[in-house]
Amino acid sequence: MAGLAEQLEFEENPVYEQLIEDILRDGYSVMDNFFVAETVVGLRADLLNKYEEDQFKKAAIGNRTNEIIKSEIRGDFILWMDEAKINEVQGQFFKSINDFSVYLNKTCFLGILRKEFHYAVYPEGKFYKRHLDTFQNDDCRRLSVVCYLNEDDWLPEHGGELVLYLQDENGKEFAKSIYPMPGRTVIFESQKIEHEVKPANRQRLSITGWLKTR
Ligand SMILES: O=C(O)CCC(=O)C(=O)O
Ligand SMILES: [Fe+2]
Repeated sequence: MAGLAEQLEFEENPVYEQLIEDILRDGYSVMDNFFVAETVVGLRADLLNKYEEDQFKKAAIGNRTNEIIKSEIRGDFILWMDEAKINEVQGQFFKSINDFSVYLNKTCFLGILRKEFHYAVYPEGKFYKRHLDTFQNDDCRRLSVVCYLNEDDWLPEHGGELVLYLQDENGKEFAKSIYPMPGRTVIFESQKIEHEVKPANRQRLSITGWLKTR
């Protein structure tokens, strides 16, 4: 029978190790190579297809059974993904997410058992005011994951930055802006980091989700 140590065997992955180190130190990590470029391009095409087919709906606040639409808080449109009915490119996406979750469980004992993801489109000028992801009455959310699917000619001056509200060593708050460059992936602690999405001067595309316990 395999010993306990063997059950925890894994091959060290430098990208995941960097992510974990960042999250333990700062509560967040920004990666430009978490998903391969082909997956990002495929997801963008899939998102735009489904958006054109009118499959998105206005995002609400509150949990999934108690939804209220408040445009003064968030103005994006979303489409939840169903892992049971995914296509090829969504499959590539979930394979990376699942690999990473297994790695986290083996190396950090995070106990990630569930996940949920949606595509998001922020039309020009739309935003999401400062919030904590657990305010959606979901305290099982451990890590928030956002991957930007913007067009390749996206520039920082197009706006749409994600602003994380962090604390320095003296407990003083400071803001960290992260620009939604295509393929960039941001992972942060859902229960700790308040954040907001600033308006962009063109349509802003992403895939967002949560790795959850229990
Ligand atoms: O798109 C982003 O940068 C963050 C989105 C977000 O905060 C959310 O959907 O809860
Ligand atoms: Fe959020």
